[in-house]
Amino acid sequence: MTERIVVGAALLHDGRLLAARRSAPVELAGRWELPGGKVEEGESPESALVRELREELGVDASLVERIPGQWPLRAPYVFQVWTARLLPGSASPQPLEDHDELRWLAAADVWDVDWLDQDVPAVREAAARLAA
Ligand SMILES: Nc1nc2c([nH]c(=O)n2[C@H]2C[C@H](O)[C@@H](COP(=O)(O)OP(=O)(O)OP(=O)(O)O)O2)c(=O)[nH]1
Repeated sequence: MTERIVVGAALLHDGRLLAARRSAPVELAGRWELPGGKVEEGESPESALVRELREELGVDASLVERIPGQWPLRAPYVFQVWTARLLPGSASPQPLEDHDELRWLAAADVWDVDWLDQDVPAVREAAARLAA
């Protein structure tokens, strides 16, 4: 089966990482993730991620760097993650779609939320950037 990419953002601001709590589907609802979504046909992963951040959170963000590696999700999806920052003048993130709560986590608090199991390796990498 052809691999399909889900992109996620480690959105960093004032030394904190944004976590988003999923509101759907039922098997993922209540668990925390990095905001993002599926790359559409003909779209680059980077532009998909900027689009998803605008749609889901209402923010204007720029990607900083790809976190090396990719992590398996439910087949055929794999998860790729970029660090990202809010552009000057961007609105603050709001849970507009897919999420019912957002939380900015300092390095010491990153493991306070119930991340999706499959996100844990990516979050560990993102958290290392936060502490750096
Ligand atoms: N966005 C996101 N999705 C994740 C993460 N971890 C994880 O397992 N997933 C799964 C959940 C979904 O099955 C899939 C991404 O779907 P999505 O619902 O966010 O994608 P989308 O916005 O493009 O929505 P749609 O086209 O399915 O309506 O990847 C994560 O950290 N972020």
